[in-house]
Amino acid sequence: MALASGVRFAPRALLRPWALLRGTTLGRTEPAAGGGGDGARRFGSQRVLVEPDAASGVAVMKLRNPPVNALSLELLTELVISLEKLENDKTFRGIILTSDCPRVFCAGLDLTEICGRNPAHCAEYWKAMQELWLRMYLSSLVLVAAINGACPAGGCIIALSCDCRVLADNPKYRIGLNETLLGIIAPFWLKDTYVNTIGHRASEQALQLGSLFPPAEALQVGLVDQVVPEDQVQSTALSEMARWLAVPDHARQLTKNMMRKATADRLLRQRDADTQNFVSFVCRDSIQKSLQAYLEKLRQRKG
Ligand SMILES: CCCCCCCCCCC/C=C/C(=O)SCCNC(=O)CCNC(=O)[C@H](O)C(C)(C)COP(=O)(O)OP(=O)(O)OC[C@H]1O[C@@H](n2cnc3c(N)ncnc32)[C@H](O)[C@@H]1OP(=O)(O)O
Repeated sequence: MALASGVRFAPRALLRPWALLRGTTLGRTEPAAGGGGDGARRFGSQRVLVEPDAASGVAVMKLRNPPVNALSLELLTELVISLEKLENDKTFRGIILTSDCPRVFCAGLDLTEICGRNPAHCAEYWKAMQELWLRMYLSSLVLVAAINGACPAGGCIIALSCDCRVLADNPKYRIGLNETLLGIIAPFWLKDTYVNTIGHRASEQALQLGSLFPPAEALQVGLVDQVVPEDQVQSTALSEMARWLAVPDHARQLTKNMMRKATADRLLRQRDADTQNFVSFVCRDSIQKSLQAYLEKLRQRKG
């Protein structure tokens, strides 16, 4: 991912993503409803819809993995590929990330990817999670999260990897890292991302308590930058984007890199160990039991 200056952000580490896209439609381009010219053409994949606007240099990227945009291996992979595609296209300077699923921005890790799965699968899954975080956190593009639904755990991490967050003002749309309530632990790089955003003391409290913040509290603690009525989330995200794009790219990109590189490097240095920790932790019988119980609770809650 070369910057105009020649500085490189995240190394191309993972990636065999194409191999994961069995049966998906990534790369398909189709006219947007009512659209005409190039700027109105959309592309994407089964789970990530991209609506590019060439004139403004901004693409809207919509997560659409119903019912709750759980981060399945396929969704992670498709997100990385869509992001890479936009980054490699010089037309684009910014992405607005939002959800196509009603009431949920992203439910976090797809627990079915780590419940009852073998260690090799869990490792592959976690590497894909690391890869998406690295790519987003160090993206040369401006990323604005238009959070139009609940945003727990991994969903919060996706939002925190963006440069700016706009949250819809609905008490049901809570955001935070609630891992401890599931009996699991946010790894150091998620913790670092939290600390970088809301500071040490607030993170210490929120991480241990597994706090999910309603909009007003999320704003107060600094987890989000704006809370607006639901029907103004997209327009506010666009206004925020304009503010960020008013800054010359090279200066903004180098500053972003300066602010975030040390955090990303920490994971890059320990990526294999982090994967091993994750796998040995989630594959423990006790953790499998509590994840299973949590999933069961979610399923029963429905009826
Ligand atoms: C020292 C070692 C260090 C190693 C550390 C290892 C630990 C790693 C930690 C990694 C960090 C990230 C963790 C996560 O992201 S864990 C996931 C946490 N997510 C949640 O807790 C959210 C759970 N979901 C909800 O609260 C609600 O679903 C939500 C508010 C998002 C939406 O509510 P709604 O009422 O609209 O929808 P339902 O609850 O009815 O759900 C619909 C169906 O979706 C299923 N579902 C929901 N969430 C998930 C999920 N995360 N994964 C898989 N499936 C999910 C739910 O069961 C329903 O399914 P059915 O239709 O089959 O009933």
